[in-house]
Amino acid sequence: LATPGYQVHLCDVSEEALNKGFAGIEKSLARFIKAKHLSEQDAEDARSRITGFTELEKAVSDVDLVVEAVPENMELKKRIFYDLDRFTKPEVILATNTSELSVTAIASATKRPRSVVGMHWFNPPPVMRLVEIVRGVDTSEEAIEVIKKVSERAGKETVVVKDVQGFVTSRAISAHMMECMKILEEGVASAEDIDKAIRLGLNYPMGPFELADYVGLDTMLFASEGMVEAYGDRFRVPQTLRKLVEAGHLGRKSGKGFYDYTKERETVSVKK
Ligand SMILES: NC(=O)c1ccc[n+]([C@@H]2O[C@H](COP(=O)([O-])OP(=O)(O)OC[C@H]3O[C@@H](n4cnc5c(N)ncnc54)[C@H](O)[C@@H]3O)[C@@H](O)[C@H]2O)c1
Repeated sequence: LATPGYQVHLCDVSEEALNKGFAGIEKSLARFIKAKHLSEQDAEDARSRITGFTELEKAVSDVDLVVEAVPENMELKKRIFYDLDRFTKPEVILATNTSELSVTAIASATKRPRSVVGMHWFNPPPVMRLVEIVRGVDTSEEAIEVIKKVSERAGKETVVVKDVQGFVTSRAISAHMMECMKILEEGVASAEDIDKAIRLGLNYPMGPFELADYVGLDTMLFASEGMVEAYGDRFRVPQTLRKLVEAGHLGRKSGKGFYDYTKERETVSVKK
């Protein structure tokens, strides 16, 4: 949001977490400069528009829009929205980047459910072209329009969807990944070959196991549990995924998932 010209207040829980965020931004800007999609000056301007905060009240007291992106936990999101409602001006739109939680439930923690809306970005956000806008039960047309305008200024396309479990994108990707894990368990092909088939045959940028390791297997498991609750057993995770999570193999972040990142990339044995 800083690149297209917005003044951004970046708020996290500690200086350390904030620095991690700034380091991520630096890495991203450097990639854009290297690819000649951004000049040094544009990058410097974007940097100068971002101010870091570790106190939520200070961060949001004079902003016009909040985009919350704390971990995917309903209790935490509700606590944050309760505070955002108290700390921001009454007309401020409060958006959540949740991937599958109920925007309506998050909005219930505030006295302004009309101004609470889903603004679902995709990873990596500077590159991915979509923002999925989620209309909660009470979300106003005005809130949707604001998010559309901000997203468009950031160069994104938008879709507006209803507030159902997983919206469009997380529900679709969950179904795809579950089915690919079942294909793996049936021994139809190796993880590498399923990834290769999906990448080259279906033209997806990543295969399902590369993507699962990238997103985090614990996150995948959590998402599946929400989907089972809403849509039944067809979203139940295959044992393979549950066992990897139980073993602490959470994907790239733990060094091992469907693949082993501690050596040359190697598939972890997941044969039945
Ligand atoms: N990772 C993805 O690919 C992706 C894609 C789309 C949407 N999302 C959604 O974005 C949200 C964040 O996901 P993530 O993967 O970036 O999580 P993450 O755990 O990597 O990052 C969360 C950040 O929030 C900070 N945080 C925690 N508590 C906070 C608080 N009380 N106040 C301020 N900051 C706090 C953490 O320090 C951390 O920097 C989730 O709702 C997730 O579903 C993630």
